[in-house]
Amino acid sequence: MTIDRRTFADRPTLAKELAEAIADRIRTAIAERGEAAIAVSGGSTPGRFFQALGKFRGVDWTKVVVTPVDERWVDETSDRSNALLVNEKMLQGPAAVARFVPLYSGGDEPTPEAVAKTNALVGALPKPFAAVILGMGTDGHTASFFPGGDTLDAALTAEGPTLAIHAPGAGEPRITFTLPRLLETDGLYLHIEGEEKAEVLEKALGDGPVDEMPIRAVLRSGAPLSVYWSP
Ligand SMILES: O=C(O)[C@H](O)[C@@H](O)[C@H](O)[C@H](O)COP(=O)(O)O
Repeated sequence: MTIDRRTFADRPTLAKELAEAIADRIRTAIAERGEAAIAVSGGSTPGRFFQALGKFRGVDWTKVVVTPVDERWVDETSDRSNALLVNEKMLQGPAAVARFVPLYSGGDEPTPEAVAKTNALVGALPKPFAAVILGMGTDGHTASFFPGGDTLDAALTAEGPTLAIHAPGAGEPRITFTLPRLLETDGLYLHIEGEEKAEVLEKALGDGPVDEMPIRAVLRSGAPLSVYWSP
């Protein structure tokens, strides 16, 4: 089985352990390649983990690049912005000197021109990622791979590196790294909390179509995946 499931007693413990695992990935990538890029999820789950990771002093943060796995098409003044979340929670203290690469590139819509601008920026990121940390919604989405997404098939198969996606459950238009680009990583993690998400994961691990629960594309990719869960 390529899926390694880790259960923690509570959310603060999970945040600390996940931060240690990611800090290790960052240090290893810097030792091997001179720099480390990590891609992180937004939403309500990762705040505590971001705070724990950003406090690490044993990491040379000047050699670290952070980017979101996906972004709502809003600027950094919006409380829906993943960039804002990362900046406020992670890129403080020791981690404040890390470089942040945003996916939002301006305007009201992720037009082809805007996405091309983002792709030019993220195309220059170090490869592979040192770590990619995914979240999961209770509808079975991950990154912005939403059920009913207008570009879902391409998001799961195209090289990208990013593309625009609109979906009924997404709120704003979104931009997301494609799955093939996210799988170019030293370490792939899924961070989920609470009983409801444990049940959603069980269902996703069962049979059923990918477009119903797009997280299945990750679970069935064959890529080694560490699932971090706590009640
Ligand atoms: O920006 C985002 O919305 C995401 O990156 C998304 O894929 C997130 O990880 C899940 O929606 C889980 O979100 P919660 O942590 O809020 O449940």
